[in-house]
Amino acid sequence: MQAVAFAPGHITGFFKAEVEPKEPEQKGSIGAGFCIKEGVTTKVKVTSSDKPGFKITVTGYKSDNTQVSEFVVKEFFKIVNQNYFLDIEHNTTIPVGYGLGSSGAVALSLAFALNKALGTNLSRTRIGQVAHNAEIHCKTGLGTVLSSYHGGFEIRTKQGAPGIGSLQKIHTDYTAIVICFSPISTKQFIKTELSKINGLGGKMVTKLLKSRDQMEFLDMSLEFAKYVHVITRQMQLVIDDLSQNGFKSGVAMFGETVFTLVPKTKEFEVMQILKKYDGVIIKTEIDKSGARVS
Ligand SMILES: Nc1ncnc2c1ncn2[C@@H]1O[C@H](COP(=O)(O)OP(=O)(O)O)[C@@H](O)[C@H]1O
Ligand SMILES: CC(C)(COP(=O)(O)O)[C@@H](O)C(=O)O
Repeated sequence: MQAVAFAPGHITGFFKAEVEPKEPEQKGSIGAGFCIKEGVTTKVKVTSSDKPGFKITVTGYKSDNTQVSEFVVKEFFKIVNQNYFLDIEHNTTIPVGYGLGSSGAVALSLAFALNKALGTNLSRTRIGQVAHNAEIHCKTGLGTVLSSYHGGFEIRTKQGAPGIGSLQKIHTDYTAIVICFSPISTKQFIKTELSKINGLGGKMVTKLLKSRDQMEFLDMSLEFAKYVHVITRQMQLVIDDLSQNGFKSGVAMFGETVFTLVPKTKEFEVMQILKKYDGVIIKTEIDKSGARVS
């Protein structure tokens, strides 16, 4: 038994954490962001075994730990009543820890692939909830799984796992161009900084619901990043350079990562600007489909 699933990466421009509820399914965030065509593809091979076991390999961008994957595996082992060995392979085309939602995409792609390969027959919603709970448990994300599950450019209006949280989609044909400098641990941020930054994100959601304007989203993301104090000297140089050339930018939560959204005709110009800097550049379309079995 074998299955392959993909989950898109996701960039949050601004958010408000909602972590008071007790149940992990009810926790999450409201905010706004978009899914990208780069993400995580997970392949699972299942064989019968004397005792439960698994092996995880990663190709593409590597991670220093696999705790999110391990949580998802354990949840599925609770559901099946036979012993299996799981050979899991994550192929990651987004760097880890830069605010591109690698943890959420790992959890979702693995949950979809395991459900198919093990024949557990969970509903799409339940698969999404297992992945969301993994993120909440590992403190690697709040609203990413809900967004990556649905795809598109979203305004998240109610926090929670798929089936509980809700979002509205904004239409876009723009390309996202992203430059990543260094990682920021989401876990560290969620543990230490959340209480200080919970004022602005909710107001921004209300404002963006009225305008539904991508350029206003970029302005808000930048304002949010200033408020959260995550803009480094390196990021400011890029933001200023883009601005002097007429391009707005946003900051991906949480990474030393600047992004912009442009029509196809402007892609070349933006790439020329960003090439001067020593970061990983990703040019990608918005993924409108969300997580899926391949
Ligand atoms: N390819 C991968 N394989 C296994 N686990 C991964 C992989 N990529 C990310 N993760 C998990 O996600 C965590 C990073 O999450 P986080 O700091 O939120 O970064 P990001 O902003 O990329 O989501 C890692 O510590 C690891 O637990
Ligand atoms: C911003 C974040 C809390 C983390 O996102 P990432 O670092 O990409 O895992 C996200 O999950 C959200 O709630 O909007």
